[in-house]
Amino acid sequence: MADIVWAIGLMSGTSMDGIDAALIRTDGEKVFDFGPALSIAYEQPFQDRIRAVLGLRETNDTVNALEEEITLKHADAVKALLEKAGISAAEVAYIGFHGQTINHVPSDRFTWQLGKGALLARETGIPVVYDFRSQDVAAGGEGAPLAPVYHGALALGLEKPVVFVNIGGVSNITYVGSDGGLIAFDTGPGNGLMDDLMLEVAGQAYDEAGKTAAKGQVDRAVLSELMDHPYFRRKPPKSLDRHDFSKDPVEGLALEDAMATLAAFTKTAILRAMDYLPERPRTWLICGGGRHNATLMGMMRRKLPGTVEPVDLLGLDGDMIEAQAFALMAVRSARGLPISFPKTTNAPRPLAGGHLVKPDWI
Ligand SMILES: Nc1ncnc2c1ncn2[C@@H]1O[C@H](COP(=O)(O)OP(=O)(O)OP(=O)(O)O)[C@@H](O)[C@H]1O
Ligand SMILES: CC(=O)N[C@H]1[C@@H]2OC[C@@H](O2)[C@@H](O)[C@@H]1O[C@H](C)C(=O)O
Repeated sequence: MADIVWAIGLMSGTSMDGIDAALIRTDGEKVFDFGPALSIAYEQPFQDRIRAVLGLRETNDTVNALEEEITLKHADAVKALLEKAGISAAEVAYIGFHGQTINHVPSDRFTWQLGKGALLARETGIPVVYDFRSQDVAAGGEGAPLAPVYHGALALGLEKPVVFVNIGGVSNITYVGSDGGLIAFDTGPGNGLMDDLMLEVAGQAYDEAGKTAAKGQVDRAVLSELMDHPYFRRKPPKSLDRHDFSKDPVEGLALEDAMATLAAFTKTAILRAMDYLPERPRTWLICGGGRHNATLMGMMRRKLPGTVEPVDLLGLDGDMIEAQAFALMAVRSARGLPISFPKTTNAPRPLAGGHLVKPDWI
C-alpha cells in the first residue's frame, strides 16, 4: 500500500469570496482522516481587484502583483491551518494549490488559474502541486470539473447511484454509478448570477439563506428564456466559465422575483442534467455555498427525484469538499495517478495533471 500522508488542499473558487484550506490524510485513493479546515475571506476591495482581471488572456504588471498577493494570502492560510492543527510543515507531504481562475475557455485550450506554486513552496516549506487544469485542457479536455475523483473516493461506502452536486459560483455534478463509474460536468449557473444581482441592487454579497428569493415568485417566461441556452443542449462532458450566463433576462423584474427566478434557474439546470445520466440517482448530496440557500434547497427537494440532502449529513463539511479534493489530487498528481478522465473532463485518456515544486528546488 502506498504511503498515507497528510496533505493540505487550498481552493479559492469562482465566487471569489476567499480561500478554503483543509487537511486530510490520504494515500491518493481513500481518505483516512479529516483534519481541521478554515476559510480566509477576501475583503471586498480585493474581490474587486480580481473581478477587474477576469477574462484576461495575458499577464501584465497588475496581474503579476495580484497573483503574488493571492499566493501570499494562501501562505497565510496554510500557516493558520498548521497552527489550528497543531502540526509542523514537515509533517505535511503536499499542498494542492488550485489558485484563482480568472479565465476558462477550454474550446481555445485555454484556462488560467492565478497562483505562484514556487512562491507558495518557499513561503511554507512544503512541496506544492499547482496548475491542475492546464494539462487536461492542452490535451483537448474541458479542464473541469476535477473534484469528481474526490467525490468518487467519498462514495466508496455509499449506496449508488449517488450524485454529488457542488453549488459554488457555477454548479457541477458528479454521478457515481452502481459500478462506481464517474460521470461529471458543470450543470449551469450556481450562485454567481444571484450574487451579482444582490451586490448590484442591494449592496449585499449574497442572498442570506435565500430570504430575498423566498419572498418572490418565479417568472416562468423568463425562466424559459434563461433555459433556452445552447449549453443545455450540449452533451457532457462540458464545463463553464463564470460569465457564460447572463442575468439580463431578469433585469425588468422586482428584486425578489428576479432572485426567485435565478434560484429556479440553478435548480432547473441541475434537473436538466438528468437527461445525461444513465440511471436515476437515489440520493443528491449537496456541497458548496449554495446549500446554505434554503429557498434553492427547497426548490431542489421538490423537483429532484430521491433524497436531496446537504453532504454534511454524512459527517462531512460541505464547505470544504473542494479544498479537500485538491489535497487528494496533490497526492495523486505527485504519485502519477490520474485526476481527470474521459467521462469527467473529456480527457482523451486518464490524465495526471498538476506541476510539483519542492521548496529545496528553488
Ligand atoms: N448563508 C448563506 N446563505 C446563502 N448563500 C450562501 C450562504 N453562504 C454562502 N452562500 C453562497 O455560497 C457562495 C460561495 O460558495 P462556494 O464557496 O461554494 O463557492 P466557490 O467555491 O467560490 O465556487 P466554485 O465552486 O464555483 O469554484 C456565496 O457566494 C454565496 O452565494
Ligand atoms: C475553471 C474552474 O475553475 N472551474 C470551477 C468552477 O467552480 C465550479 C465549477 O466551475 C467547476 O468546474 C470548477 O471547480 C471545481 C472545484 C472542480 O473543478 O471540480
